[in-house]
Amino acid sequence: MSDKCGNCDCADKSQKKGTSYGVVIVEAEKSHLEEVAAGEVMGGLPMDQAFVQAPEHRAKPSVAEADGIPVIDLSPLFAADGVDVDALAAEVGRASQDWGFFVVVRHGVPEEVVARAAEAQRAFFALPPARRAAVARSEAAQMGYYASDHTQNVRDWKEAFDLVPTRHSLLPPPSAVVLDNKWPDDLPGFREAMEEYGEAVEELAFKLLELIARSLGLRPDRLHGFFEDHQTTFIRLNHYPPCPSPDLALGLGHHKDAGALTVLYQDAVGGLDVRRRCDGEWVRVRPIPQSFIINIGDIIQVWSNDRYESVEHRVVVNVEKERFSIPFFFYPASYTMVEPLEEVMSEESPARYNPYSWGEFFSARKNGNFKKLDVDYVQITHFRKNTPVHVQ
Ligand SMILES: O=C(O)CCC(=O)C(=O)O
Ligand SMILES: [Fe+2]
Repeated sequence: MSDKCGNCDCADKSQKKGTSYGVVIVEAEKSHLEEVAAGEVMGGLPMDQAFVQAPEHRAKPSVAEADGIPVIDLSPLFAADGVDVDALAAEVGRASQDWGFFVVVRHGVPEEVVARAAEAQRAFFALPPARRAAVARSEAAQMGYYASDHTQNVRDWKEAFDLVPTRHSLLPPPSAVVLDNKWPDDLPGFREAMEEYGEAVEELAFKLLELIARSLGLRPDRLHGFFEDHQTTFIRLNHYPPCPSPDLALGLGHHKDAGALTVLYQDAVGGLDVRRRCDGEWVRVRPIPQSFIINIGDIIQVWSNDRYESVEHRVVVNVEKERFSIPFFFYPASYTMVEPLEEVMSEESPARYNPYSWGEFFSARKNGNFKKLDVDYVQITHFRKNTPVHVQ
């Protein structure tokens, strides 16, 4: 039997063409999500079992809106001299410590740049399945379209398109992962909108990095060097179609982001839940027009030696509305060794992590995307001091 998926050229053997596990059936007029939503493929079950979350992970019908998530106005960064950037950095530091999440407004990314990217995103997901499948990602070339992601081994109710914003990267040997873009044919303005968006958001990401460095008492440009060459940053266009059973499935299962920072655009629908640090409750991030949601990723958790924590989050879907979001995953160069920064350690606070190679971590995660794993994939907890290291 071929070790390829039955629907595209990924290696997910669980995908059998034409069954309820089908993902993108090239000749079909509907995607699998559309078929499941239409109740066409489940043999009378309320939901394709691949999407069903364990009871403890399912969304409750109502969830508190997280009023407490800090909203930070970044306009002091663009003001004339004399403005107290340290006060702003302190605000970012408090938010990073207390929540691991915050919202930024007046952030300097032009409204029309975001609008053009959001419009191009909608146009892409409105293409017929065959045209989306024409730019499907594969194990060897991992940018492009897919509708078969699993988080914690349960299938997510979403489809997505990944692209690198400004450059093409090749992860170092032994990995053969190429981060090279696939652009859909005949979708005028798509590529331009994404490149323009990537450039503008990268500028914001560098400013945030600077504020985080300041908040840790470091030189403002202390972290820049990690992102100068061979950055592995990528952008993901997420589309969460309406779901017939939002009580059973999630748009995206609970997880933490592995990179340094995530800069997230979400539309007005809402559905992002964050695990509140003070009590472990899931709380919804209210959509605010012209804002970005920022979260601390695992790498900053390690660099800061646990002063800041990467926090769990998930996406809840709903029966009526589709939802769109665009995370920008700010990732360092593949050759970065991630370890607690010397300046944040002291005798009382020695290193809590062993160094790990970002390139290897990233490849292991990316390859894990193509398999339904029996074990948890690589995580920073594997590098905690006095715990065994599991990177392949
Ligand atoms: O869609 C969202 O709001 C969040 C997406 C997310 O957390 C991710 O892609 O890692
Ligand atoms: Fe995430």
